Amino acid sequence: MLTVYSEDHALQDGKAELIDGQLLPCFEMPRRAFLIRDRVREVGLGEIVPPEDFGRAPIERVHDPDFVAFLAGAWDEWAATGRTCDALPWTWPMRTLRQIRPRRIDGLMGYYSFDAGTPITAGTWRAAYASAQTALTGARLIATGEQRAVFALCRPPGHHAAADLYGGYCFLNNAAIAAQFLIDGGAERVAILDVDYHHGNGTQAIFYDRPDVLFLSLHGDPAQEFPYYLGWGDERGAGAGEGFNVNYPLPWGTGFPAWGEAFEDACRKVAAYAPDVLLVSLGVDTYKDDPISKFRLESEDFATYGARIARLGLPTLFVMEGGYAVEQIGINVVNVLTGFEEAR
Ligand SMILES: NCCCNCCCCCS
Ligand SMILES: [Zn+2]
Repeated sequence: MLTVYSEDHALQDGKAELIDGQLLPCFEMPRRAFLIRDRVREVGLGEIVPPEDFGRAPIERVHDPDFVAFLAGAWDEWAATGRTCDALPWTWPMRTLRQIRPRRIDGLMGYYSFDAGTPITAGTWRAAYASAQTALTGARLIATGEQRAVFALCRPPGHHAAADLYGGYCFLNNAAIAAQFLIDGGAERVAILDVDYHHGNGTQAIFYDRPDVLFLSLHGDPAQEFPYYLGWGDERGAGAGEGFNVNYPLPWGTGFPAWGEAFEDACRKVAAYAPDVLLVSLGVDTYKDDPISKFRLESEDFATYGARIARLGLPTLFVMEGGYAVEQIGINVVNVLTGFEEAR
């Protein structure tokens, strides 16, 4: 399996995120992608190629141009105020407040984000842009038929980012951008299967009223888990998209037996939808030792579900999302991919 990977991910190296009432070192760190890359090499998964550059247009097919312009210029606006530390929001337009776009960078960050865990740094825009190009390159390789399965080693992740919203360590929704690129290239149906521990609120929101992209997500129950405010079981899509959004909220402590049952149901729904391409938002924070997550998958479970994905027999693009048990991340990610390869 070919891997698409950009060294530019390392330009996103936040110093701190607000978590548990403190500013702590970022869990979403460059070492994550380095260890995944190293493991890809170690097992000989296949060639590793840099992304092509598709420009901003495919990004703006998913994200609002004003939001993209904000992300591209945010660090410069922050630095122009004389601050050198990472840029974090600290106030948001919640209930009773109006959604009028402010001018001041501090107001803009709150306007466009939903958490204080996603620092904007000097390198954020270049890293996020390269991450989107990484997913687009994987999508192109699948669309042209050059590859049947590709691993887009994206960092920063994307599934929490919506059309004009960043957060959850995500700025641009790599999987959504890739899905839209495939649709624009002639695909009639694309399925996105989000196996990250956290609900892909951004991906859901982007495609919620559309039947041409089926979104399915297994994740920590929003009653007890980030992102809290989306991901409930009754969210089934809206308008023409009714029935094309499937959430599987699962309780803290969920292990592979229960997780696998939901996963099997999701796979059957994907098969019934018969997409031209399957995208997998591959987060491995479902792992039992993940520091910020509460499921209990073992490393071998990742190989098991990778094989199940292969048995769908679909052109498949794996898009890297979360996973914060850093020392084990390479093993767990590549287990999915080798499990897939061995079952093809
Ligand atoms: N106390 C846990 C805070 C988690 N903060 C955001 C997590 C984003 C995961 C992206 S896959
Ligand atoms: Zn996650």
